[in-house]
Formats: sequence, structure tokens, C-alpha cells
Amino acid sequence: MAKQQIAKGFYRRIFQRYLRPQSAQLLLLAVLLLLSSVVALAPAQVLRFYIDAAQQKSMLTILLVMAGLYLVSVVVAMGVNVWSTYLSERLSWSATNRLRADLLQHCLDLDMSFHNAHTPGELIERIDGDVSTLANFFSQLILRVISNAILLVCTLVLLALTDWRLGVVFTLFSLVTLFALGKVRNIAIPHWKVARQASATFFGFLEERLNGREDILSSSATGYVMHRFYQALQKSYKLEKKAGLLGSTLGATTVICFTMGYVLTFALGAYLYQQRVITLGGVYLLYQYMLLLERPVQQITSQLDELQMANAGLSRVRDLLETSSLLPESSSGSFAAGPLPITFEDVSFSYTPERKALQGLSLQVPAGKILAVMGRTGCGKSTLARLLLRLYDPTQGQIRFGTTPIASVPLHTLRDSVGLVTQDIQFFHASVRDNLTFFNRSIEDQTILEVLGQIGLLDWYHSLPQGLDTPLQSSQGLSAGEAQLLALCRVFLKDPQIVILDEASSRLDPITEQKIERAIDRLLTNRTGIIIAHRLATLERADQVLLLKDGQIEEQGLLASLRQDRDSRIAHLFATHQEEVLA
Ligand SMILES: Nc1ncnc2c1ncn2[C@@H]1O[C@H](COP(=O)(O)OP(=O)(O)OP(=O)(O)O)[C@@H](O)[C@H]1O
Repeated sequence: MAKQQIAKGFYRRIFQRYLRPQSAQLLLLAVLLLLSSVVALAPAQVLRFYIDAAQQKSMLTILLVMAGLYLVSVVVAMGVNVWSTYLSERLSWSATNRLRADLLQHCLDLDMSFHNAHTPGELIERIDGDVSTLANFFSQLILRVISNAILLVCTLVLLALTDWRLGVVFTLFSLVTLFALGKVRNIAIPHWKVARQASATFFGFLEERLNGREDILSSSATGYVMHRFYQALQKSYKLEKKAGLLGSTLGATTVICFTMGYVLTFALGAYLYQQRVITLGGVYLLYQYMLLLERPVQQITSQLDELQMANAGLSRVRDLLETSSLLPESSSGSFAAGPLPITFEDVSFSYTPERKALQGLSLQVPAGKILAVMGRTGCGKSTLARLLLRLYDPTQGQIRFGTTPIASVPLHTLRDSVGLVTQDIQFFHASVRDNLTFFNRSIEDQTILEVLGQIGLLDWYHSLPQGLDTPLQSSQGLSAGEAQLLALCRVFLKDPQIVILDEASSRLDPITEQKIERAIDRLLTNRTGIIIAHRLATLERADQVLLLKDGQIEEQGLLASLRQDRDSRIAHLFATHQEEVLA
């Protein structure tokens, strides 16, 4: 409960950022909603006069005027309704889209520990699901609650003006109905929450299984997946059914309350008509007002729920926005131009408190030289690369490029200076151009074509039906070799000072291997390079070698010296051709 309570300051900030730019539209919407409350009351009044006038037979002109007025009041009511709906949709979409963009930007700026702790599915739910609950809240919820309250009060006042007893009876009726509907609604809410959670889990299950379809198909696990699918679906169905059944008690309560209301209306109407307190038109007016009461009474209860949900959504949005990155960022600072020397000073890092992924790492890679990093799986090679890009910060020690600690420059400056090619190459559902430039419009097509030519992909390019505009369907349709060459192309276009290559462990055909070798040679020219090597042959292009074991340096030095040192592990690996030691 405490978590749901949001500081006033946060509400103010949210309103200022997302609604202030549209305050004129918001004001107009408020006026329209108030107008719609007032206009809603008019047709009934007109009809009352119409009925009473009709009984006096001779007043044809008045009848025509009344009919005209009725028509106008209905058309105005409809017009106001359409306009206010259009305005509120515009308001809610622009405000929530801005909030979605802010949340996405914020999530992308957060460090990897945050992303490790939150699945993509959860973040989608927070960036889109929670924000969707705010759509109404931003545009009209509060205004609608107010306008419904005004409509309710106005109707009751008009009833009281007709006869004070009507005012008292219908006020009591409204209060009792509001209370009863509020109580009944609360019965179903917790069940809907559980049902929604089950449905979110079900979608998470689907997403995971569809992502792993290749493994599922190749290991003939379809039967098992379908079995789990039915189980999850059944659970979700049972919960939804229960919540739906309980929810239907609301409908039943509404019908009961309003049936009693209509009985009351006709009984009171008949009584007051007999007493000559009201005319026949008055009886009709009573019935119309009962119809009018139904809308605000029903809507106010559901809108108060919506307000609660919006409040919970806002609370989650605030939690996300207030989650700060563990990577303190500098707003200024830059690196010297040209290839940069890299220094690790007593660097340690742990993902979890129990185990160090890297421990006491100290080494130097001179500018323009190449370091090959090797070691068995899990020894910390990728972790070292992640620290260089500041996806995490070391728990101890520091990394410098030249004399500048990498934590002392803005993150984008650092990441502009380092190019990374991982084994897990991701392509987006976007054009070839956007996939290569990462949506950087300042890179010209001519430059892209030159790079494609340099790395031997011109034949591939000419086979594209729409050239650089051809859409890439993620990595489908690309061979492993083409994907690697395109990943190298990306780094060429980025033109960083430091290149980190996580060498692909899979073997390709000799021609593609040659193309990749040549591209890597070009890429490493005049840049400082770190290659996570999986093959002994790769060491040939390195100046230095770092052999890691359990996050610590097992061996380190110039390749030439280590090869000549008969006691070194590297010399031993070369002597015995133990390629598998590197895998
Ligand atoms: N996100 C993470 N959370 C917790 N532990 C992690 C995480 N990523 C890696 N580790 C652990 O840190 C250690 C080093 O992992 P790292 O990925 O750097 O190894 P690696 O040498 O690159 O392995 P490989 O050659 O298989 O890619 C391993 O024990 C691994 O289990």
C-alpha cells in the first residue's frame, strides 16, 4: 500500500512533462466534458414541455419549437461527445507515447545488472502495459469522474427542484447504489489480478518456446511443449472463468439496483401525478432522470477503479524511472585521437557476491597492438570485453584508454571509441542500410558500398532486390559467413579506435574464412585490437597473449617470447596443437 502512494511531486512532474505542452487542448476537453454533462440534461426537459404542451392540443407552434429544440439538443450532445472523444484520444496517445519513449530510453541507459534481473517480457509489460493503464488517466479520467459527479449532482438538484421528496429519495438511492456497486466490484478485482498474472506468465511461456523453436524441433520436444501449453492455457482459463463469474455479480447487482430504482420512479411518479404535484410530462421527466442517473452511477464506480489501476501503474512507472544506473556517468571528457593504449589496473569483477568472474587483472596493450585473449569456457573472456564497453564497472581497480580512465568520459564517447563483434550477431527487422549503420543517417550510401566492396560482399549486395533498402528479416536469409562479414562491416562504418572481436568458433568454408581474415586484417590496421581467440591460428596475428584461468591471469606476455619459452602454456599448446584447450 505504501508503495502505491505517490508523492505529490511525482504527480506534478508527470503532469508538467506529459500534459503541460497540451494544456490548451486539455482545457478545451474540460469545457467540452462539462458541456456534455449539461447538454445531457436538456433533452429530457424539452420532452417534458413537449408532452405537457401536446396535452393542451392547440399549441402547434410550441410543439414544433419543442421538437426542433429536442433535435438541436440531441445533435449538440452528440457533437460534443464526438469532439471530446477525439480530443481525449489525441491527448492520451501523445502523452503516453512520450512516456513510453522516456521509459524505453531510460531502460536502454540502465546497466546490464538491471537487464539481467528483468526479462524482456517484463520490460515490455512495464514500458507498454503499465503505460496503457494511464492512457485514460492522462486524457480524461479525472475530468470524466468530475463531469459524471456534476451530472449526478445536477440531476439530483433538478429532481429536488421538481419536488423535494424526489431529491431526497433519489439521493439516497444513488448513495446506496454507489456503495453496493463499489463493494461488489471489489470482490472480482483480486481474481482479475491473478488471472492477468497467469495470462502474462502464459505469454512469457509462449515467447520463450517460440524463441527456442529450433532446439524444440531438433530435439523432438514438440509433444512436451504442447503438453505444457495446454496446462498453462487451462490454468489461465480457470482463473479467467472464476474472475469472469465473480465479475458478473456486478452486472447482476447493477440490474437489481436499477430495477428497484425504476419501480421507485414509477411508484413515486404515479403518486405525485395523482396528488397533482407533477404533470404527465413531469412523470416522463422522472423516468428520463432515472435513465440519466444510471450512467454516472455506473461510470463513477468503474472510473474510481480505473483511477486505482492508474495509480498502481504510475507507481510502477515511478519505480522504473527512479531506478538509476549503477554506472555513474561523466558529462564531459574525451580520448586522444588515433589508436589508444589500453591499461587494466588490478581489475576484479563479480556478477554475484559468491564468485569473482575476473580477479586482480593488470595488463597493458600498447596503442595499435593486438592482444589475443584465450582460456577455457567460463574463464572470463567475454566479461573482460563487457568491462571495456562499461556494460559493467569493475568492482575493484580501473581501466584506462591512454591516460584517461574510461569511467571519466561520457558513455556514448566510450562506446563510440570501441567496436565490438560478438559471436551472437543481432540483426533487426529493418533495411540493410539501417542494419549496417545502426540508423546513423550521416553515413552515405557510397561509404557503405565501399566498405561492402572492401570486405568482399559486393556480389551479395548485387543480389539484393532493393539494394540497401532491402529489408532484413533479422538474421534469416543470411549465411553464418555473411552475418559475420556484415558485423565486421558495421565496425568499419563506425570507425572506432579500439576493436574487440569475439572470434566465431564455428568453421566456415575456406573462401568465406579468407574473406573474414582479410576483413579482420584491414579492421585491425591502425587500431588497438583485442581478439577473444578460439583457435591457435588466430594467435598468429596477435602481438600479445593473455591466457585466463578462472578469472585470473595464467599466462601473459609477448607472443614471440611465450612461443620461445618452452615452459610456457602457449608454447606447449603450439607444440601439441591442442586446439580444444581454447574452446
Ligand atoms: N550475467 C551473468 N550473471 C552471473 N554470472 C555470469 C554472468 N555472465 C557470466 N557469468 C559467469 O562469469 C564467468 C565468466 O563468464 P564469461 O562469459 O566471461 O566467460 P567466457 O570466458 O567468455 O566463456 P565463453 O568462452 O564460454 O564465452 C562464468 O563463470 C559465468 O558463469
